[in-house]
Amino acid sequence: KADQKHTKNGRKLPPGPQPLPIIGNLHQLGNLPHHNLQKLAQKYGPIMSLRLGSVPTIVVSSPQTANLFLKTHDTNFASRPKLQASDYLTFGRKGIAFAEYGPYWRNMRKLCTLQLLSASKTESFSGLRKEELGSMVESVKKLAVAGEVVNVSRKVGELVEDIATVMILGKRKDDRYELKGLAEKVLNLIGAFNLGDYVPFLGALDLQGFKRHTKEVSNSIHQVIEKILTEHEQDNNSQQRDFVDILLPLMNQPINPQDMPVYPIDRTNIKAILLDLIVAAFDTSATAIEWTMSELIRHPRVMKLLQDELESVVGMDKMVEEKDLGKLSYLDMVVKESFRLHPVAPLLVPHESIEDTTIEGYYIPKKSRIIVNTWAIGHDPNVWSKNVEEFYPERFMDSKIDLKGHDFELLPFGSGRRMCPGMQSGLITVRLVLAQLVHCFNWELPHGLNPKDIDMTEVFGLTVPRANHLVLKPTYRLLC
Ligand code: HEM
Repeated sequence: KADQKHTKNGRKLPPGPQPLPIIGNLHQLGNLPHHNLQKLAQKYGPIMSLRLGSVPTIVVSSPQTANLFLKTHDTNFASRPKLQASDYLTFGRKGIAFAEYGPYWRNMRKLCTLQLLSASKTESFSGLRKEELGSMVESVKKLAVAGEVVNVSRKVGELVEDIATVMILGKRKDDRYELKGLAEKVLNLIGAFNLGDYVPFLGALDLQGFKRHTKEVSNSIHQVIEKILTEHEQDNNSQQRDFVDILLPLMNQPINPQDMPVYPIDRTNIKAILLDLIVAAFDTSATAIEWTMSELIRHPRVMKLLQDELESVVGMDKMVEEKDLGKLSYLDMVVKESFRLHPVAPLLVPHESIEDTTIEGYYIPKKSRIIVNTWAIGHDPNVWSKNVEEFYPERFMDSKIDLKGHDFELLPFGSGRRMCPGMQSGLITVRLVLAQLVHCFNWELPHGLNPKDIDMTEVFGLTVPRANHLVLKPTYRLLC
């Protein structure tokens, strides 16, 4: 009977809960949609159909089905839905992350992967990472000597912000623009299941004040970017070529002269790309680091093994360097395990289907929203065995599973055409910062708190950071 209800034009939709009039299944998402969608998928299966307002939505919740959507039929699911927030923020989706699939996105993405986020470009910022991380360690050392506590979430957030600001905009922290706060607001706006995207007539009324809020955030962030563009145009003597230096000369040029129609890049394109990169870079690595630190504190055994590895590979008389990272195999397992339990973007970025298609006998209509619940996959005992809830890095000991989007059990960066182009840059930052924090300091909870009592509450947005900052007490442990 349930199957009969789940039909469209006589074709069988994947199973799913019955939608209500107008809102569909929106009420079933709750505050933590990745958890609630997992519970629904346990009942209805790994390809589940929902209606969010008037939007047909497919939720994918197993490695096998993720493979079908992100690899076998990747081309058909490589578009993005048009969301009010991304539309405002990126001048009608002129960036990368929310551009619809087609020649414009392809060219922008190529530009990013070849010119901004290539391995050699990422490598060229190693001096910057070393310098910023060095001054962060110095400041934590001072707090350690004074016996004070450290707000690890804030410190790491500022560090990642500083690295990304110099890399993307060429700006030093003395003229920080509160971009992190703005980037967080953008992630919340885009990640929120905004009523206006699903029930258009309610969107027009703007009952939640969403449009007004988006416009305010959009204006603030674009003012900052505009100021930085103007400064770059007036002075291009900077030594390190940041992303603005690379993008500005492309202005008023066709992105790919072979294209018909030709897409010239104008100022709005450049601003939209910069906004996407700021938002993608500021929060993701910091969130991954704060979750991993939280798990390490909860699991002193793992912390000790990681410190032992650092001691034997790097030695107690010096800090970690980027060239050491390849030799730190336990660190690698710790990071994978943390991404499994705490994928930074648990539902990836929403995809949209381009054509009607049939998968596993189910009809997937054109313009369906496709949500891949990587959080549910990471917490599935059928994939990871009964100890799925345990933070146990050794599960990756003899496993070939990597983070590059080939293994559908673990997809923190997605997979296929829309996979994260900043993976390399993000992973270096996450591994290096974690290694340094753990190598340079012993960490304990303040006020005699028990590690098992750490609050692990999440807040949902496009990314899912800790609800409360992680505050710890450091002791310096190196000999130098
Ligand atoms: C630990 C750090 C990071 C994580 C976990 C992460 C994760 C992700 C995920 C899950 C997606 C969506 C994939 C999909 O929809 O299938 C994505 C997209 C994207 N990421 Fe990252 N990311 C990280 C760092 C970065 C950095 C540092 C940059 C750039 C500076 C970046 C730039 C982007 C862009 C531009 C997209 C959109 C790609 C497209 O739509 O074609 N990311 N990222």
